[in-house]
Amino acid sequence: MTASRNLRIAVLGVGMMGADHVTRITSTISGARVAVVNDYVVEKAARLAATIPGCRVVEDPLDAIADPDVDAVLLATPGPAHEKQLLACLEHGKPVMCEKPLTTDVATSLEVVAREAELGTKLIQVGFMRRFDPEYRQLAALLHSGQLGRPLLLHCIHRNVSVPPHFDSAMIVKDSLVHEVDVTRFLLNEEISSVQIITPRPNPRAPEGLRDPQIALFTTTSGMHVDVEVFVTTGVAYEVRTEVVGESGSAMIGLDVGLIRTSTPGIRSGRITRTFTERFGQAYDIEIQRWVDAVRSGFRTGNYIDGPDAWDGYAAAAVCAAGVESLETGERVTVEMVQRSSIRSPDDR
Ligand SMILES: NC(=O)c1ccc[n+]([C@@H]2O[C@H](COP(=O)([O-])OP(=O)(O)OC[C@H]3O[C@@H](n4cnc5c(N)ncnc54)[C@H](O)[C@@H]3O)[C@@H](O)[C@H]2O)c1
Ligand SMILES: O[C@H]1[C@H](O)[C@@H](O)[C@H](O)[C@@H](O)[C@H]1O
Repeated sequence: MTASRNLRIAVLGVGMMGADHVTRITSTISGARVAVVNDYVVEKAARLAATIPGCRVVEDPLDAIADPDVDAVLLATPGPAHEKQLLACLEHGKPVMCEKPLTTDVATSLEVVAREAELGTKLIQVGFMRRFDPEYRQLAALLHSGQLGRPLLLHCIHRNVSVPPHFDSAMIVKDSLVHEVDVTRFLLNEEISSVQIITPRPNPRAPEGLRDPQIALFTTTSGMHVDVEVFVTTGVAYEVRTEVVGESGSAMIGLDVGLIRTSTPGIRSGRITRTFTERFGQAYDIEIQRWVDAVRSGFRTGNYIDGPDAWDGYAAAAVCAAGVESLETGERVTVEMVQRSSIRSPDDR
């Protein structure tokens, strides 16, 4: 493509997240347009395409990826569809923004990482949007400036109002806890070496059999401790809080919207977001704008991403796999990962 033309994006999967990204690209993002939409439910894609000038439906996702009039792909299909669609993007040399998770298991994530490395060009960015959230960036900047001293502890809270009916206990790890895995790696700049998940008495409002809430404990390679509460059926609000405790101070994000307890008089209360699209709307905007800018300049520079890469997706999958194992036994499980240096591009050989 030429530098002056808008990036032509194919959005695959136009459910909740994909439709939100289509609106974002069409109304907020500069330098790009949605040229193609695709969905397993064709009528859904057709209804959306009809609202966007110059947008077509392509019925087969692999045809949408291969389409010569598509410059880049945004994958917002469910996790199990990602592997095949990512490999197709690599085969056709198409830059791709893949909503988390990269894939739903470690082996396929590693295969994607290895295939991309064989190309010698990074084409895959993973949608860990919190890295673009202004509050998280502020926390990271403070921590990395050394003003908190060396970090010792990280405390995280991740609460959702509700989850779709198909959500099971392992999905709480792979779809929800995965964000805290990435935040931990992003803030602390090191890998997670072991995971333990314990499950207290379940919330009576949770669907039968759903082990919710869950408490995850991570240990990092340098011996730091991270604890996470994931609670996805609160029925109340979308609450994401992170606190870093360092040797010379601590800092917390996620509180500026106030605590909510509207039913009890006399308790401090305030506005709080109900959904992730509300809480992280700005993060998604920044994430997609920076990706579009990176891809457009990438056709000149060969660098098509500006954010978490396929390795970050693989590392998260490895931690989540250990988490799912721990969910079964309650024991601490060591995270099994290959060395990053073992992933070699043709230039390294
Ligand atoms: N970053 C975030 O905060 C965030 C938030 C929500 C969802 N997500 C991720 O976004 C992705 C989509 O989630 P969602 O909540 O929008 O799901 P969704 O179920 O609302 O939408 C998925 C859409 O993909 C379609 N689809 C299913 N299989 C397909 C296939 N093989 N090819 C093409 N289309 C297919 C479905 O018909 C549906 O319209 C998931 O990977 C999810 O983890 C990320
Ligand atoms: O897919 C969603 C999304 O990733 C949200 O950011 C997270 O809070 C939810 O728990 C998860 O189900």
